[in-house]
Amino acid sequence: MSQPLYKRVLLKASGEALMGSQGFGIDVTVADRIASDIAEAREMGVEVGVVVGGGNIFRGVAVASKGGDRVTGDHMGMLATVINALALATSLRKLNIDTVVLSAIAMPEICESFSQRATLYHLSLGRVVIFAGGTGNPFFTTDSAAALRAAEMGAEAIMKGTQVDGIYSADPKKFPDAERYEHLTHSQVLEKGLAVMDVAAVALARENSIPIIVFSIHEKGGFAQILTGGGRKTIVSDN
Ligand SMILES: Nc1ncnc2c1ncn2[C@@H]1O[C@H](COP(=O)(O)OP(=O)(O)O)[C@@H](O)[C@H]1O
Ligand SMILES: O=c1ccn([C@@H]2O[C@H](COP(=O)(O)OP(=O)(O)O)[C@@H](O)[C@H]2O)c(=O)[nH]1
Repeated sequence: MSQPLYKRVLLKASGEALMGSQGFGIDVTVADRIASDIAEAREMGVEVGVVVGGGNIFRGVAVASKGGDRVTGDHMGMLATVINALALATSLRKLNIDTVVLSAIAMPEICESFSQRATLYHLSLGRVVIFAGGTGNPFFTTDSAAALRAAEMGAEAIMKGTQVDGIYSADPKKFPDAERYEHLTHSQVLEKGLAVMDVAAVALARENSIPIIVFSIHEKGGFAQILTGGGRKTIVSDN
């Protein structure tokens, strides 16, 4: 097995990816596959924190666009991420991967609450830590939560596992001729307005000098490949 380039990483797992071809909710086979990719990383000795999205169930902007209250919509979106976190934890435990869910919104009957101290403790015991509830605040996204938790856990990189295999000159779903970048700086992502991750997330990663690697979460074994320096991806870093 190739040697990993990182000791500790934060995986941002797209909520939308979890629905598979269903169009809504959680496809357990997809959750199981993402869990097996995380298990591979653990087998390589990489410490893994995971932020899960919620877009497969709910996005706050959907409420606001129909004249509803954005904050309530965002609360619903954050609860959606908790549902996804529990599903992914279940898939990981089926593989005997010790996993804990830490939520930004206290719900002690369901899972532990987030704290940096709890995070470092569970990581030191070799557990996968799944961060649920985003940042705990409306008007943010789980990409921002990923940048925040990566800084708090001392991650060497944010691995954004998403629908596309990197950052392109334009949204590749709308512009099939768009070209994929191999490498960009955080500032270039912001200056060029490349919308694969929101501005707050990229700015926070830049501030803390945390590289971001964008890759496709749909590829089985893709996460392990990225961790060992292979695979199709875009690397966003300071230099
Ligand atoms: N320049 C770009 N390069 C790559 N993807 C882009 C770009 N602009 C927009 N996108 C879109 O961003 C999406 C990923 O962002 P997002 O919807 O936040 O995903 P996630 O569910 O992983 O958080 C991709 O599916 C892609 O269609
Ligand atoms: O810190 C956060 C993270 C998420 N959300 C809400 O939760 C939804 C789901 O998260 P996201 O859209 O980031 O999920 P993904 O795109 O990864 O599926 C968002 O649309 C927001 O409504 C929020 O309010 N604050």
